[in-house]
Amino acid sequence: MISIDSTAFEKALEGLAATNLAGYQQLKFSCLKVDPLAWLNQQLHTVRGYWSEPSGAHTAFVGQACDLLSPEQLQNACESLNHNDDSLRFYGGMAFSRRSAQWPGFPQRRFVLPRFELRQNAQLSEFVINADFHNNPRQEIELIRSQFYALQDPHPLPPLSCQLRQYSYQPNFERWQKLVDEVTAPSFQAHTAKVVLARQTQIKLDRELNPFTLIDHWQKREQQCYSFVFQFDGVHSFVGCSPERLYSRDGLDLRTEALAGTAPRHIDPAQDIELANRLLEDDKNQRENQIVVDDLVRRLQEISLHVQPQAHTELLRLRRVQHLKRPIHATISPDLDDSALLSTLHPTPAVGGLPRSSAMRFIEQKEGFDRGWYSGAVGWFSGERSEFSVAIRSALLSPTSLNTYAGAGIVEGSQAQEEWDELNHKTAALLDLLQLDLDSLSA
Ligand SMILES: C=C(O[C@H]1C=CC=C(C(=O)O)[C@@H]1O)C(=O)O
Ligand SMILES: [Mg+2]
Repeated sequence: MISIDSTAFEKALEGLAATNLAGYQQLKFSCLKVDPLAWLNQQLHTVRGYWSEPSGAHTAFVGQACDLLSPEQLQNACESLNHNDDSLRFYGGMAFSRRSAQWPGFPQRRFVLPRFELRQNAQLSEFVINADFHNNPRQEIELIRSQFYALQDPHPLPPLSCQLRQYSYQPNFERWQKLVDEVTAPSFQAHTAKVVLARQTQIKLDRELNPFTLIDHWQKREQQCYSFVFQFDGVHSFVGCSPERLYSRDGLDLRTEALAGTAPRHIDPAQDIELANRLLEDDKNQRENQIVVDDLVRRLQEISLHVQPQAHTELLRLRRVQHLKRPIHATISPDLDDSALLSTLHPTPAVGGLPRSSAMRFIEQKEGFDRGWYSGAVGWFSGERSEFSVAIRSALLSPTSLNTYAGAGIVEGSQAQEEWDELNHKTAALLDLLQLDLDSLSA
């Protein structure tokens, strides 16, 4: 099993059992590099996950030593972690809205301290075992032993091959037009400058789509993104390749960004640059982005010693779209933990709107589907460091159906047709992979 011999494992486990340690404990082994997704796909656990960062660092994890579901559990875990250590990591996420109905297998929030992790980056490859000794350390040791010997060897992933049976949009274009008109009406704009409206595309497939195969292909095309798969019930998977960082924290050092404002890509390089230049100068797109910058800066100022947005706007170029991006740096006050940061920063006006409460109310009342974890926050936290992405460019996968999501920031000057086209450009990266061209088919 991934090159950790049972003698080394038994010795480390006995060492742990002989101590009188309480709380969360961890064993780490260096191991040979393996394909994390090929390993993950073989494991028999109901909880399985994959998390990959633009830096190339990635983790495949299975099982759970501990589970956090309530705000109190999340807060207690944050408080109990050592601020000078990033080895104990909780992975998971939270839904877009507190009021969202629940997706199958995806509660309001869920973070796990995995039982086993395979952590790799350019330099290292580590196999990590986590233990929760809060209750019954002896029993925990025996559980780890049996679970370790039940781990499976990696095996190549199945190919990506499935056909479309049927698809539908919620809202459809007619309804979308009405919603955009409502948000852009002067009487609405007087109190709510931005609402990010989203669409769900429900796709029925002719055969099972393996989530690990899907992310394997997807991440190879979008290497500047966070890629993730979360599976908590063994059936449903939340899969995504998101370009947007919610925040990354190293001690008190926090990096976030405003990613909003979109243009399509063009295969002709000259036309592509033309689209980029127009995006950088476009008033509507600049406002979409500036609203996010201003809101993040204002929220951070309340909890930071220092906040600095980058002076100039960058361009982030993806496979099918390009975005305006403004990085923001802050030094946060020492008494803040990740549970507080998550509730302060999420949801940003890149996925919710401004003011947050009135935009959220509009979305919850009018959008017409449950966003679940789409546009929620996904990632990991430890005492010392954390990394979260905004869960856009994502899909909920059950074996033969795929619900995928895209949103667009509606501000004064937004046109329904242009924003609808923007949704199509955003979902195109995933549909390209599946070779699904919805426009050529009827719903
Ligand atoms: C809400 C989404 O994108 C956000 C992030 C980048 C650009 C956006 C825009 O231009 O509208 C959105 O704010 C999504 O892709 O579902
Ligand atoms: Mg937009």
